[in-house]
Amino acid sequence: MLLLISPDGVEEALDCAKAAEHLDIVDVKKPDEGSLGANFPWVIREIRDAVPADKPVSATVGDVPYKPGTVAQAALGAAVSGATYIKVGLYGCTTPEQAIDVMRGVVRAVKDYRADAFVVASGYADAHRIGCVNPLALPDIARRSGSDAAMLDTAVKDGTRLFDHVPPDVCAEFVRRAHEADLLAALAGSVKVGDLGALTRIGTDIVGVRGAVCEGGDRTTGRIQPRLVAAFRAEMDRHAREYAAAVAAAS
Ligand SMILES: O=C[C@H](O)COP(=O)(O)O
Repeated sequence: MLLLISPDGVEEALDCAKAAEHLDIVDVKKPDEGSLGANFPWVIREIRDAVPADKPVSATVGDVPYKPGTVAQAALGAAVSGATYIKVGLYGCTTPEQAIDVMRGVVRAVKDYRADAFVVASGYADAHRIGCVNPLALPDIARRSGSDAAMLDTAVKDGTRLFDHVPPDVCAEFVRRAHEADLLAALAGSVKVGDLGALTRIGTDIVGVRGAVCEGGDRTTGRIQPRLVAAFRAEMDRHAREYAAAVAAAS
């Protein structure tokens, strides 16, 4: 499982750089503009320069409206600024068809510019609270649009978590559908260390966190701490080892 960490700006990205050996992807966002709030192009560029070259930089394009042209242009902006993972939060899409429309535009805009860019179609575990597409529709939306990964995060950061809205057995179905479509499955949403066992067992490819590696567990007032990133990674590795041993023992 890959670890994606979301700093809110250049200073926190420098803290991520200190913990670079423990994480896999640095994800630029602007949390005060929403769960997948987009940051400025120059911030993406500065963060790209600040983190080791072998760590991919991801950028969120925002909690986007159903405006395929606008979103495609914004996604290209993120790619031009140095992000190789482009994440789109399909906030304003109320049907799978709308979501596919948006993601097709993003895939074309980004991959015409950089063929090896990695496009992530993100829905929301708490979709019922905001009226957007159902979480289990995301793998098919990602597949039909030519995206590389399907993701879930939470839209409302009020302390409720991924598993409060989409329990582990439904997340397992999400991962199964993503893998069946040859996509990576990414899960986030106030994930805590205690969720890592379940996320490992269901085959999650990428786990995204912010709050869990911020001081006091607070994604808004706390700042990312390199020691918390290291501790989170250690727990991920422990679960991976234990799960591999259990699978080997059962076979
Ligand atoms: O992409 C991952 C998100 O930034 C997760 O943030 P969170 O763990 O605070 O919900």
